[in-house]
Amino acid sequence: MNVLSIQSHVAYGHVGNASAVFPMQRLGVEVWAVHTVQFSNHTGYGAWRGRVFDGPAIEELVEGIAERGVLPTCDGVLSGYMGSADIGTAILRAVARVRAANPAALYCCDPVIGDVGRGVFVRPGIPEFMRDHAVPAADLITPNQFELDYLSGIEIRTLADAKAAVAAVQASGPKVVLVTSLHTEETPDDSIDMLAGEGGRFWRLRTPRLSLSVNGAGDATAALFLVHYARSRSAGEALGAAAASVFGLLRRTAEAGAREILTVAAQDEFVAPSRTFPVEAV
Ligand SMILES: Nc1ncnc2c1ncn2[C@@H]1O[C@H](COP(=O)(O)OP(=O)(O)O)[C@@H](O)[C@H]1O
Ligand SMILES: Cc1ncc(COP(=O)(O)O)c(C=O)c1O
Ligand SMILES: [Mg+2]
Repeated sequence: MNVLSIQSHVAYGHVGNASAVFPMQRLGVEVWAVHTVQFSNHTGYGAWRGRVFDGPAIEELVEGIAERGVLPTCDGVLSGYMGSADIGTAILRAVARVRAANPAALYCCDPVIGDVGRGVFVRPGIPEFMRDHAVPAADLITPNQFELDYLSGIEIRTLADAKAAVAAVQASGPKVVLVTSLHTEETPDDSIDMLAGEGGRFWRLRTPRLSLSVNGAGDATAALFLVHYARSRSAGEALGAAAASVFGLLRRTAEAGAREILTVAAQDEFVAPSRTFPVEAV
């Protein structure tokens, strides 16, 4: 399996491609990594250095890959943190080129906009670009609860609200939705839910809430979900596999008290998660 992964990169730590690429490789996937930004570290530190690339820079790399004649062998495109709307347009052009070469390829868009604690952390114009262009073009999306609220225009309080919000975004295009870090009125305080929706069916998975707050977990989640979905063609199965790996990764990170997720030290969790959780039809 070959995945074109177009997202941010950091030199130090693990968000964006620095979180997503290695788990996919560990699962035997060839990853063609194109970086939308190259920063010293993730923006959660409040300070960072580095550059945001631009649309032409992304298109140039995709053109070079196309010149190798390999686009027909591309099974999926994964996008995340975009940097600018101009980069977003280049990503959607790449998706169109891949689909023209391989109509079966899947586009998984992680609509990185913000989260509940921090609010919006991307540049102006990106939230609208995600909602109006990227999400409608995707086959799979992996918003967190904050992002799903924004994309659907529904303020999610209950599981029923979450299902309605998933259905609302599905109506705009994506067949499969994975909601991460979901906390509804039905979620116990010591727990965290994920909800997957496909074809009018929904699956929920609940794990303990770990006492840590890290960046990059969502990027690894989207990558793992895409790979497992591409292999199983089942949102429920992909949910179970991705969530177990991410939980194992974060449990190890919490135990170590690390500021960055332990993508390398906890790599066995991507292949053989130490703990699995029931996937419940809801
Ligand atoms: N404190 C936590 N305890 C347990 N699992 C967590 C925790 N934080 C994140 N996760 C897991 O990682 C997944 C993705 O992280 P999330 O924070 O939702 O992504 P993002 O960084 O995109 O907002 C969540 O759905 C959850 O399964
Ligand atoms: C450069 C960059 N990419 C991606 C992300 C997304 O990380 P997360 O998986 O926590 O949403 C962040 C968040 O801080 C970031 O700074
Ligand atoms: Mg995210």
